[in-house]
Amino acid sequence: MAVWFFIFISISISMAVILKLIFNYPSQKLPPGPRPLPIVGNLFFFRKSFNDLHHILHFLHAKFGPIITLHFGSRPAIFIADRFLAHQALVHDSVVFADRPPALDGKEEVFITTANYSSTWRVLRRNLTAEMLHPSRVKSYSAARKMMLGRLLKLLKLQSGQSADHSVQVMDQFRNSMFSLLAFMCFGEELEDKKIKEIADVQRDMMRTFGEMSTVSILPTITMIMFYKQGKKMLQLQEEARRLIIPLILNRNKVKQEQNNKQGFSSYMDTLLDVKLPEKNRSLNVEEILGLCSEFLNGGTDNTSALMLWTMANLVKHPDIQEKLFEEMKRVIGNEEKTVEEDDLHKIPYLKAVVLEGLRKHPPLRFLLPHSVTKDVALNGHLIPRNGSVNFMIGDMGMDPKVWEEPMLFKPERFLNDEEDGEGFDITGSKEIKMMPFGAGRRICPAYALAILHLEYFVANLVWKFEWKARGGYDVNMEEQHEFSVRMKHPLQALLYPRF
Ligand code: HEM
Repeated sequence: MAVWFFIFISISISMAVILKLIFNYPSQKLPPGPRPLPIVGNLFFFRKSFNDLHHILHFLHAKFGPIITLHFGSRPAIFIADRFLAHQALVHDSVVFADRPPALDGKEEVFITTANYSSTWRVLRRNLTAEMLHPSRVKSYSAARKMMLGRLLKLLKLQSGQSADHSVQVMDQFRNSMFSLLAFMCFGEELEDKKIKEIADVQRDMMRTFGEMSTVSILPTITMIMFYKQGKKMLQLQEEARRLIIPLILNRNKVKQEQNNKQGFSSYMDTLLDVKLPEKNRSLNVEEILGLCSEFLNGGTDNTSALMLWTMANLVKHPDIQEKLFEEMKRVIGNEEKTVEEDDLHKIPYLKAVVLEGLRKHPPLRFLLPHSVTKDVALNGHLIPRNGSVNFMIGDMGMDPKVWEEPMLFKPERFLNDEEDGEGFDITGSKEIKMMPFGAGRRICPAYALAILHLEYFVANLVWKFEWKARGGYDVNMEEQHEFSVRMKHPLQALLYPRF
């Protein structure tokens, strides 16, 4: 009798759990979405490839509206495609939406990008913005920018001269220049080329491996299982990064102490050696400094160089736009054989328009990094739960035909009206979000002004020094490839003719 009673109770409880899973999950208050199956949730949508994520989301948004919920494992994932809802969440309710979901493996790591909304995040972010991104600090690196640009222009001239038809594949050169510049800001010294290349290779492989897993950083439970192989490779790459970068940190620390902290010039690594974590009441350890340096190098290299390539590809595809930009620069610079200086950039509104149009049409990230809320909150009448991730679709906002006329066309002129009203285009989206390549609100990319400076300075000089043409008979192929950032599937190969 006792055994039968026990079996009866067990079956009843199991049935109740299954019925609850089928009929009651998700809670009705969550944003709408496809009905999840018990245990696997909405995983079957991604049975072919996770790279299809944004195509599938388009389809689901068309069916369920601008804010939807998908279920993967225990955490609901909310996706927001509407700019007004994004503004409400990221700007009006910025404090509540400023959190990040917990790490996949539950470990609490010390990065700015993944830190939850805490005093640790505040201290790290303030260190980066005040010590490295303050306009006076950015200016102090102008000589380094000039040096890296000079090297890039020299290399391109050499390579275009060596090839019979002047054709050059520029992707690696753009990436290397950006990486060398960021490495100089990060380590405070010019490392030898071999070392830079070793570090750059490891960082790139880490980004690629992470990119393979990143689409599903929104789907935490399964990521660890499905991407076991990539996880293992990531550990090896982290070990390699340790071997290369930790000696640099130790050496820098030694020099700093020998000079009794009196050196005039400080690198990102130097500033990190001085950071104290308030919650833990201690300085950063070597592993944490390594992680933050990697974050700095990766954040600054891939996105900026991918966007530089997209912008140049558009200028090759549209020679009339390239010519207009060159003519505008001629008006400001004259006919001299000099480089465009940083102080000249603000005098060339069309240059800013070209860079903004590149950011609108080719934002390097399809989604913001996953956000989460500090407490259960309502958005547009829906529940956004504390335990979920909130994902904002960047690409869709820049392509909204209600905001952008003929959004598929590359038309920098659309940004010139903003110049006329004297205020310029608000890339931070604080008043209104029309596009948000850098995000908006508290978690906005802290380096957006630096990134725009790098883009304007390099694009201006690339066009000033060379005429860029498509290879005879070839159109520029604008197909996309989704790695960590959206890059050109067929990297630009252009004919470069020195102008002077
Ligand atoms: C064209 C270049 C760049 C683009 C398009 C870009 C874009 C973004 C985006 C979309 C985010 C996520 C915002 C969010 O989750 O709400 C972000 C965060 C971040 N970016 Fe950038 N970024 C660029 C360059 C850089 C550079 C040059 C650095 C550093 C030198 C950098 C450092 C960071 C950091 C540390 C965060 C995390 C902020 C936080 O969580 O508080 N980025 N960036």
